[in-house]
Amino acid sequence: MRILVLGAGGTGGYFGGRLAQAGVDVTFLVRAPRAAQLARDGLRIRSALGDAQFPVAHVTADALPALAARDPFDLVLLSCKAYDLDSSIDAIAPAVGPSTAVLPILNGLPHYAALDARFGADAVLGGLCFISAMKGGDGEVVHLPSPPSITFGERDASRNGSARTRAIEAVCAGAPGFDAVRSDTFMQAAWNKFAFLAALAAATCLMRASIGRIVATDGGTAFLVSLHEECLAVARAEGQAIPAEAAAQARSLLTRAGSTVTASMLRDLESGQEVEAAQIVGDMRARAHAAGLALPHLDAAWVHLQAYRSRRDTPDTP
Ligand SMILES: NC(=O)C1=CN([C@@H]2O[C@H](COP(=O)(O)OP(=O)(O)OC[C@H]3O[C@@H](n4cnc5c(N)ncnc54)[C@H](OP(=O)(O)O)[C@@H]3O)[C@@H](O)[C@H]2O)C=CC1
Ligand SMILES: CC(C)(CO)C(=O)C(=O)O
Repeated sequence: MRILVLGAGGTGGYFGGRLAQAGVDVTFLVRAPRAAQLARDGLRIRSALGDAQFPVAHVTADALPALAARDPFDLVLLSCKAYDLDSSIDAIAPAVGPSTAVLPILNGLPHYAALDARFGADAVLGGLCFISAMKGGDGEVVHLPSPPSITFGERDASRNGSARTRAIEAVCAGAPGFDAVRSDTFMQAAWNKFAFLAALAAATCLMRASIGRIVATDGGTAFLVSLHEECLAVARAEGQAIPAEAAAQARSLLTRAGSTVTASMLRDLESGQEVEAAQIVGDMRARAHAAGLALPHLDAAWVHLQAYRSRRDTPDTP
């Protein structure tokens, strides 16, 4: 299987790197500064599951059409941030031929509409990942303690067990450092993660603190439980009720004393970067309002994230 990975950041660098390490035919589609880093240092991964540094194939958007025409790609793994989706779709387009599958691993749900519109729904698989990872300033991909996994599947259940999802399962099975789960109920898996993540991102960004620190406050656990309940109510209203077992597991992670877990959105916010607020917390809140649900905790988090973005875009003058 020939794979193009858009982005060699936290997720793309980690999962694409682990596949390349296993000898899978992986090419990274990157922008010029990242291309220079990869040419100079190779891909560097720092992880408790095994450090690695090795040369990787990479290409920039200008050279992609010729490369894809010469040697087409079977799979495009899309690992950009949601706010880079439009430029990323333009960048991968020359590599998406009639039998190429696109596997996004972004957080949130709105990217599916944009991908379907550009490539056709049949080309686009469902994908999500669990990991805590980031690209350091020197280009190193740093995996923070957390079990990495990718879940993928057909979004149209009538295509379950397709040759392409079985082929992805087979290539991932040989790669070190992550689990790969082929799901026959992908949209349920996507909602399970969305409901958990929206609560996690809303809480940890609003409080600028890990789960453990929030739990340790007077009222912290009740706040987290209410926020999670709000997200579960939206899932029910959307006809995607979170099964009891998944809800209980999420609740346990969201209320665990001493937990150092935060959302990747908090890391982005604290480093002054753009955040995927609209696509996660904003989208959850918009769905709630469309369903006539009142979600005061999510509303507060959304206002907070908009205020962050406003100050970031237009800093206060002294
Ligand atoms: N990091 C984490 O722990 C987790 C992240 N996620 C989700 O995964 C998704 C990706 O996040 P993450 O990997 O952290 O993001 P990063 O910012 O670390 O990596 C994204 C990469 O995409 C590249 N990129 C963006 N636009 C283009 C383009 N047009 N052409 C080429 N490259 C491009 C960026 O390149 P450049 O370096 O040039 O800017 C960047 O390196 C997000 O939706 C996030 O929410 C999900 C679970 C955990
Ligand atoms: C759920 C979690 C925390 C880990 O994958 C995540 O998706 C994120 O931090 O963005």
